[in-house]
Amino acid sequence: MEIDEAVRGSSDRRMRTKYGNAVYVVQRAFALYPFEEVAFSFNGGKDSTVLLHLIRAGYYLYKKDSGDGSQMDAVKNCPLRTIYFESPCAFPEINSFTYETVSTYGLPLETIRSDFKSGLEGLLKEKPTKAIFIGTRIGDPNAVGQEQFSPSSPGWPPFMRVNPILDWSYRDVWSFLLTCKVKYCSLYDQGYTSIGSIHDTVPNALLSDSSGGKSFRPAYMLSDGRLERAGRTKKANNKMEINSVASNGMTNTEGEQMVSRSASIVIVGDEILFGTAEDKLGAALCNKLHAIGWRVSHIAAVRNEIDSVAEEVERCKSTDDMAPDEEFEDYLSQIMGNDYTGDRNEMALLPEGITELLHHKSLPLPLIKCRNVITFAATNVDELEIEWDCLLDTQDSGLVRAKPFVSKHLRTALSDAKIAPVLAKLCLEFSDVYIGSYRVSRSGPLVVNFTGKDYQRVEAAAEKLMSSFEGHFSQVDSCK
Ligand SMILES: Cc1cc2nc3c(=O)[nH]c(=O)nc-3n(C[C@H](O)[C@H](O)[C@H](O)COP(=O)(O)O)c2cc1C
Ligand SMILES: Nc1ncnc2c1ncn2[C@@H]1O[C@H](COP(=O)(O)OP(=O)(O)OP(=O)(O)O)[C@@H](O)[C@H]1O
Ligand SMILES: [Mg+2]
Repeated sequence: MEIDEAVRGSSDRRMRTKYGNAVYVVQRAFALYPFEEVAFSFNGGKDSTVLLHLIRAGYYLYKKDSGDGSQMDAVKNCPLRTIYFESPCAFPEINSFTYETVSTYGLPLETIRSDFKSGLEGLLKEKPTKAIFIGTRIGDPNAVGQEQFSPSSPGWPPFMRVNPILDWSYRDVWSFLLTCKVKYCSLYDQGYTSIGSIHDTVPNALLSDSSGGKSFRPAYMLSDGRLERAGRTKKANNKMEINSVASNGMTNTEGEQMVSRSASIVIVGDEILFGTAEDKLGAALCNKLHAIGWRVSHIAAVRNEIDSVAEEVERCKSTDDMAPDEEFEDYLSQIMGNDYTGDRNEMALLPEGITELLHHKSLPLPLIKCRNVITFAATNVDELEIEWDCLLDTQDSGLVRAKPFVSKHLRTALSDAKIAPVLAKLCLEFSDVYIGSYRVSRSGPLVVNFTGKDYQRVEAAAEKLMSSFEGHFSQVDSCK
């Protein structure tokens, strides 16, 4: 079978692994469901073209494993029910490629001319359909929460969505199509990298020829797969969102200077939770954020384990699936040399479509930014210092620098109860100043902390407390 031979003969180990996993899913689906109750959702796009050939290969391997070898010539093709939702808004090139391909590979085509949901309802009424192969990949807007076998959503007709290429990246798709030398829709050679309707899709500007003309390089030349959807005009493009946040953030107007943004810190380390090591990074990072005018609203220490980290990050408002990030994998492999296995390395699992790598000449590994989550690889305060300075030095960090906070600390031997009513009044009068108190030890002095962005207000609040208790307060330190 030519696809199987092409991949197995290739020196690209990553592709062989991806291929092996995907054809395994295809074989499982054929083992689980009667062939006539399985369908393939094909639309002529690159992902569904990959899927077509994986299904052909998986079907061949399934037959080979389960039947006698003498009939193998007969399974060169896979006569799987194929559904195409044809729309008047589809590109003519997509339409013609779809029709040509089903004819080349002898696929029985069922064309549906309604929306996905009602089309599938009609299909299931007409013919029992237990499973449908779909070319969804993580990073597609509709992939969130899906696995290789995912039942259709509530409210949709009941069938199993089979997603053999869920964990494939943009580069994996092109490596496969080019290695197998299969035909794909001509639009991809004209700079289209992901194809929707004629109304929302243009060639990807990142493939525009430097000559300034209207020609574009082929889709497989897009080096950063995270920008695959940059040609989808009306739909949100994550990268653009990040950029606009970053550039808005850099306009340091007076108003913005006074706004205090808030950050959460997630420290990852089993040793901290075992009590064998003390976390110093959290405090150091609080100081650094404070110095650029940010408040820290929450610090958490979590286990060095992907689900614990994901759960905590989710709590801090970031929701996305994890996928291998190839560029980051390349860095890891350079650093780790022969120790790097390359296959499903958890360190390189990053949310696809929203991950930006922040490069800096002083850093061996780039910092990772996923929307509003920045990951430091520091294991100690010295490393954190370097990474922090590089972050501030990076244009795309999106880290808005606001007016730094100033603090003043006063010490007293008076009791909490004695000063509490005055502090309560001060809090009302100086609502722009954070006023709190703490003790270093149970019997030691009480320290009152005043923190705010306006130095004069901080001073005024502290003065007022001192004058309320003449001679009972002394200053601990002051920073401007
Ligand atoms: C065969 C098939 C099954 C689908 N099943 C579901 C489903 O169970 N739940 C759902 O929310 N969307 C389902 N969809 C819709 C897709 O999630 C998505 O909206 C569609 O592929 C269009 O993607 P696009 O908006 O990126 O073009 C299905 C689509 C197809 C073609
Ligand atoms: N009109 C359609 N008819 C049949 N299946 C479809 C249709 N639109 C989407 N699908 C299914 O959903 C999958 C994901 O669609 P998506 O548009 O992300 O991928 P693609 O069209 O294969 O490639 P590209 O990302 O380059 O457009 C397809 O691979 C296909 O299985
Ligand atoms: Mg498409």
